Amino acid sequence: MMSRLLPAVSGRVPGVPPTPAMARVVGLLAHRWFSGAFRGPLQVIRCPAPQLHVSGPAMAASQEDFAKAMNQVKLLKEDPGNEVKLKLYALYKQATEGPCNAPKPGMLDFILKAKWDAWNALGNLPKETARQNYVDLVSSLSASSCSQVTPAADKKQAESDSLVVTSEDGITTIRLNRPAKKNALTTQMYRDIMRALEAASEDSSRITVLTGSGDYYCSGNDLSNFKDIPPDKVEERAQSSAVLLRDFVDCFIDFPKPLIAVVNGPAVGISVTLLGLFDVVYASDRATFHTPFSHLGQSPEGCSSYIFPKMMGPSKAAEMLIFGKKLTAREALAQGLVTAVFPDDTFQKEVWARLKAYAKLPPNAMRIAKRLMRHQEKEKLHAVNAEESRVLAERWVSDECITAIVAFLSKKAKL
Ligand SMILES: CCCCC/C=C/C(=O)SCCNC(=O)CCNC(=O)[C@H](O)C(C)(C)COP(=O)(O)OP(=O)(O)OC[C@H]1O[C@@H](n2cnc3c(N)ncnc32)[C@H](O)[C@@H]1OP(=O)(O)O
Repeated sequence: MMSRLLPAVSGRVPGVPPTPAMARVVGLLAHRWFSGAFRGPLQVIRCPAPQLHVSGPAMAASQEDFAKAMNQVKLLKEDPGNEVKLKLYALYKQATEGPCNAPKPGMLDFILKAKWDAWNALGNLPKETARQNYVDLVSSLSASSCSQVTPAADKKQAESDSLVVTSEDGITTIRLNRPAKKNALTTQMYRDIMRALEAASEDSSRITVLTGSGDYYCSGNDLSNFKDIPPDKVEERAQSSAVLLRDFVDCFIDFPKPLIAVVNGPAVGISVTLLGLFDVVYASDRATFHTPFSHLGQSPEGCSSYIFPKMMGPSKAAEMLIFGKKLTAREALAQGLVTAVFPDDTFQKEVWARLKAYAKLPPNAMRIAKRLMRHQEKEKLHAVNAEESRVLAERWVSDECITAIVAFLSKKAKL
């Protein structure tokens, strides 16, 4: 595709070498055009992606993604070059107006002709596919543009008491950091993780890791989140928590880069269910995987009610999600929930060596592979997440749940 566009940019007739004079004129005009001196429809050109030839509405980006991509183009740190700008222009026109029906400009009108050729070359490419390709191209440009940030500026992105976010060697690491509370997730931590994921999706890192500090990976939702709610606010709090949960899980569903869980120890509740939305899960042989939802009068979340039965079969999923069976790391590996298990004493060394090597791979190729693997299911996952969140809001105000939480908070019960 790139080479098919080259003649359009140079103003050449394919197969006929340009004369030096023609090349000079084209170069000058192209410079004016692309440097903004040209006032015309190109001013609205926004970056796109190489033609991926992934077609059909199933791959279509939303209007919102498209609008975001148009804004992203303005933030590019590097000029993407004329060839790419032509692609962006063509895809923008195709996405917004459909196939090129404009009259062909004259041979000497080099710039208009280059633009026309680029647009016309898209033929009958559906608007939705053009939109998706535009979004992909912008995303690939943003990634490579971002990766030129200086390492020093890139090293540390955020730090708070309960969440530590660092970025190094192409890896953004989001570390749960409440070891004294087994890394239980407070309401603030859900919000901070969402923010960290959003930042990681746009920073220069190539892969993103979630892990825990201390002996636990995470003990799930902090049950103190349910403390001190005035009786007349219980329903309202359940509804707002359901919205938080839905938004939180949506961030994982939509996360565009490879996402890796480094499960350093036991995992409970939502920290287990979310694993189905990670691309790779590495576990220490000390890790366990526990989803005691029925014990707590609650119900599964994190899209596990859909992903787990598909992943491990309905009856193994039922043992976990209905009966709260705790899996060892090896059992979780056998069920496909975990990618690989490492001895605890070499866990960190082996995992990080592997991740550092992965983080050297071309970022766009990794993102595209992830999108291709995940895209078909996205809509379904959002629907599952919305339904699970709605049902949980009902469970949180049920007698079964309130009794279980009171028992834990009054230290009468533990898992
Ligand atoms: C808005 C989004 C909602 C998302 C919905 C999510 C649902 C879930 O995640 S359900 C799962 C909820 N998690 C639990 O039920 C776990 C509760 N914790 C325990 O059962 C135990 O603490 C343990 C098995 C995880 C660890 O036991 P142990 O090794 O004996 O350690 P301690 O119990 O002494 O824990 C140390 C310290 O940490 C506190 N803590 C641990 N987990 C939680 C938690 N999930 N919520 C609140 N607090 C937790 C524990 O109470 C101890 O505190 P101190 O007594 O003050 O030292």
